[in-house]
Amino acid sequence: MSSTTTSAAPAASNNASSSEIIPGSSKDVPWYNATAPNISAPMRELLLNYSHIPVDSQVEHAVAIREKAYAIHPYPCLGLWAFLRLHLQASPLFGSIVEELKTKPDALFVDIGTGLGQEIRSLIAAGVPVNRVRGVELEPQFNELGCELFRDGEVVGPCLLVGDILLDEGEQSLAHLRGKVSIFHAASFFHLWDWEGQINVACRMVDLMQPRVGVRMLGRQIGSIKAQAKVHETNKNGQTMWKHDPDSFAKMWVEVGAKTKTKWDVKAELGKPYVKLDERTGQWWHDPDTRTIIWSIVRVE
Ligand SMILES: C[S@@+](CC[C@H](N)C(=O)[O-])C[C@H]1O[C@@H](n2cnc3c(N)ncnc32)[C@H](O)[C@@H]1O
Repeated sequence: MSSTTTSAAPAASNNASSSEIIPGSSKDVPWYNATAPNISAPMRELLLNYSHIPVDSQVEHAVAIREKAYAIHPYPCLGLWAFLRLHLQASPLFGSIVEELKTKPDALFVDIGTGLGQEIRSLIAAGVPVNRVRGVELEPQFNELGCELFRDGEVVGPCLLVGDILLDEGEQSLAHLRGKVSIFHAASFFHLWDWEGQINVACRMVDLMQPRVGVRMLGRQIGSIKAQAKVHETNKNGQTMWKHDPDSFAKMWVEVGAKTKTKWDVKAELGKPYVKLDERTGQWWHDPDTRTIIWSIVRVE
């Protein structure tokens, strides 16, 4: 992963909340795979050793949970079985994150837009105390389904918060976390918004962090070889997503830094081409420039 400088131009403003996208829950879409999942070895191990679900019933279990979750909101990460992958555990930063959460008394890891919460389970399975971890979800039923998936509601349930990163006040506001977060994780999250929306979300995340050098964030989302605004393929309302390249991602953090009086060292890199097979047509889905963008940032001022 390499440090980046900046240059791309931002898209036009569009501040609609992700909760407004994807009305309906059609399965007749490229991002719904009807074929049973091929569960990766790390997830199989987690489901076996942490959730005590025998290997030969894991697929059936995952299929049942995915169907319930997709009926609530048909996100591609559900349709494409992406929630069965453990990216955080595979990150080179995983060891230092586990260490910080185990040893620093004020450390707090927040997975924003946690979905079914697979990444926080990998931390807990690695020995991180549950009270050092929070999963935040806009959709309360995803928190419940995560507990059903991992069979750990009694232990992890209290760490799963219903909240909206966009809200300053009210029941779903995250104001109670202000100044407390030392590590933010955000997977398949920033791409829910356009450029302006992402700046807004990023500023709100900074506001929730401990006000000191050394706090960090990491994550991944849909990006592109060349940064661009794109209408959400999954959205019927014409909302756009901003697909970053590493330069535009770094530029965003310069802008967020100016607004929040902070400065961030940004590392970002593009992953492999993000091509997915549309099972209905046998065609590849997503334009050929699409990539995952994988990033981590540390506050330096
Ligand atoms: C595409 S999913 C990704 C889920 C998970 N991070 C993963 O990688 O599997 C995005 C998640 O963000 C949640 N979300 C959307 N808008 C949100 C908001 N304003 N505040 C908190 N969570 C939000 C959605 O409910 C959804 O579960």
